[in-house]
Amino acid sequence: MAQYTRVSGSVGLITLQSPPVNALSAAVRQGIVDSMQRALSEPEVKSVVICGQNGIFSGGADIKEFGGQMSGPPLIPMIHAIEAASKPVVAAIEGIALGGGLELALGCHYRIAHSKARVGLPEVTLGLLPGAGGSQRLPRLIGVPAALDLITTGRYVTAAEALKFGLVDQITDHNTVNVAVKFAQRVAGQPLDARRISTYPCLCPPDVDVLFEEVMQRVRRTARGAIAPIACVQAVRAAATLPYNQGMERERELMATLFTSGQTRALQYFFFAQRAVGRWSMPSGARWDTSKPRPVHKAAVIGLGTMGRGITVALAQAGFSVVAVETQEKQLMEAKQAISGMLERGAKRRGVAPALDKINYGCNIQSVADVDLVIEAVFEDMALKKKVFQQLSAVCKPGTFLCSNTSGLDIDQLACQTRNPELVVGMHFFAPAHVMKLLEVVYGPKSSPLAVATAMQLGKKIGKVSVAVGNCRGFVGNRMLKPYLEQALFLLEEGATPEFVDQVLEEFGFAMGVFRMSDLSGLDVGWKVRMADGLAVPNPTTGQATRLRQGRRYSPLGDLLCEQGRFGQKTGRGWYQYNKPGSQVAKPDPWLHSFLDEYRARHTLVARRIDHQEVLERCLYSMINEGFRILEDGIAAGPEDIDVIYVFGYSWPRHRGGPMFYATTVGLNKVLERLEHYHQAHPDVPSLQPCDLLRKLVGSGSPPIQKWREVIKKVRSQL
Ligand SMILES: C/C=C(\C)C(=O)SCCNC(=O)CCNC(=O)[C@H](O)C(C)(C)COP(=O)(O)OP(=O)(O)OC[C@H]1O[C@@H](n2cnc3c(N)ncnc32)[C@H](O)[C@@H]1OP(=O)(O)O
Repeated sequence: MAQYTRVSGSVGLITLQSPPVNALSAAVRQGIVDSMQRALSEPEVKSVVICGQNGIFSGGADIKEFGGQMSGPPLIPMIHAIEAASKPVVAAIEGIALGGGLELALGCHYRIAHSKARVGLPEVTLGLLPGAGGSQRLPRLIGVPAALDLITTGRYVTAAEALKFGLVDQITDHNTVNVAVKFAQRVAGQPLDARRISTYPCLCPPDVDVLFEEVMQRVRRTARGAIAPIACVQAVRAAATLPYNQGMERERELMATLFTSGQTRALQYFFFAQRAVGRWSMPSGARWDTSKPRPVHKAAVIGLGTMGRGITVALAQAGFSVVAVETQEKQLMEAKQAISGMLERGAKRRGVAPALDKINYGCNIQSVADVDLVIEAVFEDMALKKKVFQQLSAVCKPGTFLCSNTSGLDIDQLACQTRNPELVVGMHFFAPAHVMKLLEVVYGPKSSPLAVATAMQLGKKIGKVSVAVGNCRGFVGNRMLKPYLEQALFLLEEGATPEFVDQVLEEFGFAMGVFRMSDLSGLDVGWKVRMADGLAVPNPTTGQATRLRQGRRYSPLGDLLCEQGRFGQKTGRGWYQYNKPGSQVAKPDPWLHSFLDEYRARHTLVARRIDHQEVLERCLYSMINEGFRILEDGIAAGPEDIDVIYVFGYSWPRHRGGPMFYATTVGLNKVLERLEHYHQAHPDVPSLQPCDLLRKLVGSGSPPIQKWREVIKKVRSQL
């Protein structure tokens, strides 16, 4: 709703009231319309101020209302009526003015912002465009190039930047509403014609066509199939080339297309999924709202390889004191230099001082004695990690949380090495750890809610999207990657090429196909794991047995490449060839094609034509199937956890919502039917056998994803 009061005798004050972010719900819109009518009809009122309660102007349209029956006054005519008002209307912007919130402010005749306020049009991130006149008013106010930047990226700007653009008229460090009221008194009675943005000509640079072409090309390149950024460019182009009313008509048409697209539904789901993962729970019943974290002031990182360096930078940049330990003197010096460089570059980008003094380096594990939390980031070797955990347990003060950055080893085994296994959790960062947003917080059977809450809060403080997951081989992300990689290899055996498989996955929206990604991560990483598991055996006997290991189909293709020293980008050869070791430009490799031909001939495999659909279905549905198993096993509490992990950690295209949401868009019955089909064709591939939970969901009528938790609860209670 909105509250109307009269202040200072002659100013009508409209306060938006819809906690927590004053979203423009039907009730708020109705409140604004009613309040404006009152303000315009009261002769004592000479001007109007619009503000939001609790120091927040507005977070924009109420996303919860999207997709439902539209009720209450629509936004566009409401904003038009404000702009057309005969008395000056001033927006008092505190906190945030985003999306429809900023569009409302653009309909006002003046905008006063607090110096700490941030404004932006993030609709593109929800698969939409600023469809309440924002795409037409913003370019008229701040010019086409700046408007294109804000609208196509959805980025927020500070009040200072907004002032520079001319987006706001004044900024203040004082009480914004008081300043706005005084301002409104001053401008009462002044002519308003020059204050109505919709009447402004659109400021275009002379080479505007070239600009639109360049922006469109960039947007198409980076959108990975998302349609909203393209529609945003088209809408701004309409502002630049058409009179206002026709531009609004174009905005409406483009919006109608976006609004009914699956992409906006996926992105809206993902918006709420990101928030849902913060409300974590454990199978024991422990939850985010009943488990208090303990403050962490000083942390330590053990092992300063690529991951340890990134973690150290992330902690120091967030203001934590860090003890960074590397036992080899030479490696320690190299790491120190690398970390300082990373901090300096990051600080330069953000215009702040580098946090070099936050880090103390040492080559002795004793130096972590007084820290509150340790993150172990040594090599992925269980024996080594166990030794480190034993040492940490002996050295650290009582109550220190001991965390491992393992990407999939058993957290419980590490916990067992310590005096206080309840203080042990996994903190699985993704490379580069100071850049990638994802953190898997892994609880073992002995981990306490206190340890999980503390790791989750630390993750938040260092800017990560943290997802709490259970302990199993590979946790959530890498466990689901296994069947995906496996299917990709089987497809090569059956006739596909790495470049074809990658092309299909990249067209789907992944930043990189599975083979390019493997080349980047290094093929030797998985090879070592498979050797430790007894799967990769050097020079096995030829024949059928090599493709059937531990009772299931196995492809040794990756192992054979590693045996040739082809580890991917770092060696200049892998699934692709590169100009030199370390180069990132992948080129198809004729050697690999001959190698695949010979391999197939050796195993009497006949290459067949594999189409796009089969690549997608086998790679993605096997991965999704594993996701259902993870839910069934209670490793992830809900589908949102899996989807957030895949979007932030594995470059799953956000506009497809994540693998579990994608399954709902395909139709759970279709996913089930295709898995059954492929499992029948490949009975020796267990990952293609449909999971019981998937069958149960289909059996209960494929409920919407928001209802899965109820079905999962029922399934688990029957176990
Ligand atoms: C056409 C389309 C038009 C005209 C639009 O306006 S589309 C909406 C454009 N606005 C946005 O995209 C802003 C979305 N919100 C945010 O970016 C952030 O929530 C925030 C910056 C406003 C606040 O961030 P923060 O302080 O970290 O808090 P949370 O993100 O956790 O949010 C708190 C709860 O508020 C809910 N919320 C936030 N914005 C909206 C909204 N626009 N509509 C409905 N609900 C919103 C959010 O979901 C949180 O609630 P819970 O999910 O935790 O219950």
